[in-house]
Amino acid sequence: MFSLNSVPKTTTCTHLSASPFLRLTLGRVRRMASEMESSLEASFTSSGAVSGASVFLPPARSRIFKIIVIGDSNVGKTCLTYRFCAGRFPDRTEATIGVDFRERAVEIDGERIKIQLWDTAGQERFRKSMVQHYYRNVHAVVFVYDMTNMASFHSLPSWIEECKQHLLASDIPRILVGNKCDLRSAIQVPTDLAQKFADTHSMPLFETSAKNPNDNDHVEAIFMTLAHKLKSHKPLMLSQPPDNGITLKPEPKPAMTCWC
Ligand SMILES: Nc1nc2c(ncn2[C@@H]2O[C@H](COP(=O)(O)OP(=O)(O)OP(=O)(O)O)[C@@H](O)[C@H]2O)c(=O)[nH]1
Repeated sequence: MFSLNSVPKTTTCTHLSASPFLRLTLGRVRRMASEMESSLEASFTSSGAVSGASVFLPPARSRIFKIIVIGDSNVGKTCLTYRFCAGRFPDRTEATIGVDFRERAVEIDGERIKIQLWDTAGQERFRKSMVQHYYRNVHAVVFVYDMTNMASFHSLPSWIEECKQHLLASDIPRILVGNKCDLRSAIQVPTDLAQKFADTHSMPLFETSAKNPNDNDHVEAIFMTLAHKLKSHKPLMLSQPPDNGITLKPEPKPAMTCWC
């Protein structure tokens, strides 16, 4: 069971969890992932991300951006998501089972947006039955490696391959994050090597530390940059027909999204 200092490795999403210190079975985690997906779809319905239909909208709800965080076990996915959503480094973590959800509401250009981070399990045995939930309705992907662990860097192609297999659209924003840059004397992955890899895969590279917020790229800045990019995609726009219904029209998509 969790001590009060440990990170709840099960959901931290307030509207789904009765107790943040609840230990969940994989089955329950799967059910919750489905609920999260439904709530995501509902949110986008009310905020405009549905094409074609003419609907009456409930009171305005925030747009939600679903961002999945993937990479080997122990690279610091939980700590990075916790740093962004809770504003601090967790005192203790445990291996993620299935997926954890963390959410933070931010305001960008006057619009309230919920950034929903899906902290996925790095260990194969804790993720295989959940994978399809991770990738459903995803808006952005964060690949994480541990700068002090070359093996975690070498695993990146297989994480990228997994994304491809789940048919993520090629214009879905992806970023590469090297974590634990505070451990200077233990760094194994040189920046130029990581940058080459990032360039090859057309992703921006950030080197950071979930532990020390003053090191290199700030975790806060990384996720906020991503949120700004997502917002600027403006996937759909609303127009108001005379009968007070709302017609949702897709906005023309740009031919390609540049993340460099
Ligand atoms: N020094 C340092 N340690 C970190 C940093 N981020 C995470 N850690 C440590 O790395 C270990 C693993 O962190 P987690 O966030 O649980 O890793 P994870 O990628 O979520 O692992 P799984 O849940 O198994 O996939 C923990 O002991 C953290 O305290 C960092 O920026 N600096």
